Amino acid sequence: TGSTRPQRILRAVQKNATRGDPCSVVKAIDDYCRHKEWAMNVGDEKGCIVDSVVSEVKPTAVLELGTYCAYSTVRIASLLSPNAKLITLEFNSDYAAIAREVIAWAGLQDKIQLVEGASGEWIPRLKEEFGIETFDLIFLDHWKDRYLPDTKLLEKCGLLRPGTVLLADNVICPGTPDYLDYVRNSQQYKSKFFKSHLEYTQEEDGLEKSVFLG
Ligand SMILES: O=C(NCCCOCn1ccc2cnccc21)c1cc(-c2ccc(F)cc2)cc(O)c1O
Ligand SMILES: [Mg+2]
Repeated sequence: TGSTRPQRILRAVQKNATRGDPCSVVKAIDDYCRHKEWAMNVGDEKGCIVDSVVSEVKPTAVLELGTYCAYSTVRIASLLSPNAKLITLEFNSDYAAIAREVIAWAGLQDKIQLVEGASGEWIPRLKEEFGIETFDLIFLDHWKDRYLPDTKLLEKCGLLRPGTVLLADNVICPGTPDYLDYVRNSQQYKSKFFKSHLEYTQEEDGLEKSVFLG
């Protein structure tokens, strides 16, 4: 049996990136997925928008929903301050295993906590299991039909504070219409759309940045 796409992405990182150099890991994945085979990383174009939001928010507590091969995990964590932490949640254990190797290659294992499981099960446990009060930044990049229910669950669990930023990938492609409708029409959020393209393609996509107002 052949290798999987995540395994081939990890191999490209180990071949082309320098251990302990997160930027070279990000570049190795982008080069592979642009020139060899597409994969659902946030990618370089939308990645620059993610970078600018992270740099503006300067978060010390970050939650990522959807790790995949840890491309955005590494990209975000590389911008965090020394005491900041990122928790990333991945449902698929094969993806999680590859992600751990990519995170280790980048040398970011001390900043990143990878949790395997479903958002609906884990969000209610984050405060107790990880001593989290509230998150400063949440990156939504998991099942598109879970963005809205999980946002409501995060509210219910008291994991948002006035000023918490939700940054959502793929709000155009594949699309998250119910989530967009909610954050754009709720009095509890100030929302802004960043037009971009689906990773490594010319297809329309974008990120939605929504500030929780409390
Ligand atoms: O599907 C996508 N991502 C989600 C993966 C599963 O996530 C499952 N998952 C991860 C944690 C987690 C926690 N709880 C439940 C489910 C949980 C995704 C898909 C596309 C895409 C765009 C066009 C296409 F033609 C085909 C695919 C692009 C993206 O950027 C994406 O992010
Ligand atoms: Mg995505």
